[in-house]
Amino acid sequence: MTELLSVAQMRAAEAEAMRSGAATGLQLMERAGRGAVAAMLEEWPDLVAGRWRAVVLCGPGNNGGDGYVVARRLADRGWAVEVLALGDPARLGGDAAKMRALWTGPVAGLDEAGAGPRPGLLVDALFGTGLTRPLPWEAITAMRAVRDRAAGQPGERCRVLAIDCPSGLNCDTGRVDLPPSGDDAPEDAEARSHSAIGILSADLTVTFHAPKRGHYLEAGPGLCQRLRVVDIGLEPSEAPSPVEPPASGRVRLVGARSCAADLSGDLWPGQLLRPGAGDHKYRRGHVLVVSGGVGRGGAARLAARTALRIGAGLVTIGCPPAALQENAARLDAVMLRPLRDAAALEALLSDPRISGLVLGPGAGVGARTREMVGVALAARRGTVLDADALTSFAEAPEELFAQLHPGCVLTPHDGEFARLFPDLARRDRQTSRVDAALAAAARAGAVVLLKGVDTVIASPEGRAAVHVAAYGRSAPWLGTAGAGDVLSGMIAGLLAPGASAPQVAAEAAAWLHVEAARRFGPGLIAEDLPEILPAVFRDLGL
Ligand SMILES: NC(=O)C1=CN([C@@H]2O[C@H](COP(=O)(O)OP(=O)(O)OC[C@H]3O[C@@H](n4cnc5c(N)ncnc54)[C@H](OP(=O)(O)O)[C@@H]3O)[C@@H](O)[C@H]2O)[C@@H](O)CC1
Ligand SMILES: Nc1ncnc2c1ncn2[C@@H]1O[C@H](COP(=O)(O)OP(=O)(O)O)[C@@H](O)[C@H]1O
Ligand SMILES: [K+]
Repeated sequence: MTELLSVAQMRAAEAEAMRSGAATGLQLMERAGRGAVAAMLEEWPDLVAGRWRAVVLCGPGNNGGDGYVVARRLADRGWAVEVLALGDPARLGGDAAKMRALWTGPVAGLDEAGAGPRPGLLVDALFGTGLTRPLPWEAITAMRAVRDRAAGQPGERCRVLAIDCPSGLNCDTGRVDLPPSGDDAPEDAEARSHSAIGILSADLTVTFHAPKRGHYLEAGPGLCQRLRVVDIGLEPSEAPSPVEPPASGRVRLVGARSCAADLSGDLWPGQLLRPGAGDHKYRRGHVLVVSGGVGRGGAARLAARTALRIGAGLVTIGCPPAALQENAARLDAVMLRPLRDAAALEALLSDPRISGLVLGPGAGVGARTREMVGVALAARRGTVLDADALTSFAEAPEELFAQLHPGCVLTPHDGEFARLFPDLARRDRQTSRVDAALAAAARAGAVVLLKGVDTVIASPEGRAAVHVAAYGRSAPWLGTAGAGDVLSGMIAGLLAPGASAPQVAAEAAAWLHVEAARRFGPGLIAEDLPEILPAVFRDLGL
């Protein structure tokens, strides 16, 4: 599985290579620039032949240093290369200054970005991992000016190659730190920020050694568009096993394309799904889904059917007696029990074979749900709390946290997260979604799966994983009512046999959720997700 590095971890890997004598900083920079050109030509083979024009925008740090290497390498191929620098290139230091000295062509200022013929390639080497302050407007203005060259004239549009990251992207958080927009009204500021992000977006981003967290979080995938990782000879970190929770302080990317070889039926996630040859239904776990009242049972039914499809041996819905008839008319393999109140739930949970619980989907917000949650948590089974089970504690989240145990998974979307963790939802500039989810998990004492296109799964022990529905795994059809209920059923179904840690079950569920949506494709509604799971399993070789 791929690991997502923080900027500090990347710097440490680079420093270790230099300390051990494995490579000098200059060698790493040369490999970075050379690797970026090679990856770009592999991506766009039509640029291999011919003499193209490139504009290379170089910044004041080592990202700019990489840019001078790219400029030299392209000129060596016979390209016409214009280099424009932000700031005074004479003030460059260290390796970047050495690479600047090896560039024998002219270097102009960014103010000349609008002059000249349309290039085939714009290389963004303004800022990489070292951007600590808002991006200067002159960087945005220069990017736009190059893009606008010969605008309106027929011909190939200019492709944009970002070195390490599109400038402005924070490689830890995935957010873009734009300069303050003066006296703009908020809606103007929003429009400016929207258009600035359009200007900064790359067609291809080439990063070095390993992907960084910011390439996958928040605005990262939209800005990078395509991401290639180039080896620059740094020591690879040991790949964490996908069936064990990741080590503390490390963030793994769930089901990255790079782990496709692992995705056979015998490996992740197949081994979490395949029943043992002699398993009977009780060995595969029994999930109880607590349902809402009359006319509000759809969410629980979605979760229940999914728990059964993903492999739980038995699934029961517990609903208020008045809703029995409605549910009975809609259920066959899923069993049904009346559940008048929390006392009835307690009685039901005296059956030790009930090993997985889902509370929240369609449950209703209020005291009844709070009491049910209290009883469920006291029974200490694998428990998924979603939707109303979370919102019911918005007034007193500590009450919930005091009852949670390590077998729980909370699955908030951003709104529910903000209700339980209002301070963590208001993140400062340097705090990422991963940091926020980790802090939430530590506070709650349970695994937190923060839903989104970039879903973060974090454990109280400081373990984190990210699943991103982007870069060839986009699943926009998942934005449909009930998709979250299905996810909670998936997690409970994977938890119920008792073999998988909550973190591992939540990671696999996040992957299968998106895989199912992608397998079904356009027109998806939540009901389709459990029904397409058998096809997903067959694809996995199960
Ligand atoms: N790590 C590795 O293994 C390898 C790294 N490599 C490359 O190095 C890149 C990281 O280089 P980096 O650390 O020099 O940072 P970078 O992104 O060039 O920018 C920092 C410069 O910008 C300045 N600055 C900051 N904000 C500013 C602002 N708002 N407005 C104006 N200035 C601002 C800041 O100045 P300061 O904050 O010191 O005032 C500093 O001068 C990395 O992305 C990759 O491309 C590869 O060569 C291979 C191996
Ligand atoms: N555009 C999207 N791409 C990928 N996943 C998405 C997208 N939109 C929504 N999802 C996923 O769908 C689920 C929606 O959950 P939720 O908001 O709880 O919906 P509901 O309450 O209707 O069930 C989450 O798992 C979320 O990650
Ligand atoms: K860049």
